[in-house]
Amino acid sequence: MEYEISTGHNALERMLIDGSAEPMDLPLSLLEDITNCFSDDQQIGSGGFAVVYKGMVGNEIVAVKRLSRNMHESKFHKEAECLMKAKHKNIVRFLGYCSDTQGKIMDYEGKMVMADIRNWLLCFEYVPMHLMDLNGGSILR
Ligand SMILES: Nc1ncnc2c1ncn2[C@@H]1O[C@H](COP(=O)(O)OP(=O)(O)OP(=O)(O)O)[C@@H](O)[C@H]1O
Repeated sequence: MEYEISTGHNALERMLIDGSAEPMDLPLSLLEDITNCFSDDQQIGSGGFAVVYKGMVGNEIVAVKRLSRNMHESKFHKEAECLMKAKHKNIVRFLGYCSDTQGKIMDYEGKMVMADIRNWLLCFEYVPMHLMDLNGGSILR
C-alpha cells in the first residue's frame, strides 16, 4: 500500500510537470492519501452528482471529484471516456480516474452480506476560484 501511494505520488507529480502526459488510472489509496481520506476540510465544492476535494501532491494542488454511488456505472464510464479525449486550452486538464470496488460485510435486512462498495473518482488540475466561470458552472483556465 505504501509503495502504491508513493509510486502514485511520483507519477502524478511528473504528470503535473509534463503538460502533454496522458491521463492515467489512479489507485484509490493514492486519492485517499492526498485528500486526507476525503475529509470535510478538504472539500471545495459539490455538483449534481459529485463532491469535489482538494488533493495535495507535493506542493501542487489537484481537484478530486468523488462521484455519487447512486449514479449509473455507464454514466461514469462515458464521462471518463469523454474526458480522456477532451484536450483544449479552455478545458480544465483531466489527470486521471479511479474505478474501484471494495467488498464489505454489511447488515442487509438482518443478514450479514458481502456488499460491493463502488468508488468512482476523477482527478483534475486545480482551478483557483477567481478563474471559475460561475455562470455556467463550467471551468475555464
Ligand atoms: N478542477 C477544479 N478546481 C477547483 N474547484 C473545482 C474543480 N472542479 C470542481 N470544482 C469545485 O467543485 C464544484 C462542483 O464541481 P462539479 O464539476 O461537480 O460541479 P458542476 O459543474 O455543478 O457539475 P454538475 O453539472 O455535474 O452538477 C464547482 O462548482 C467548484 O467549486
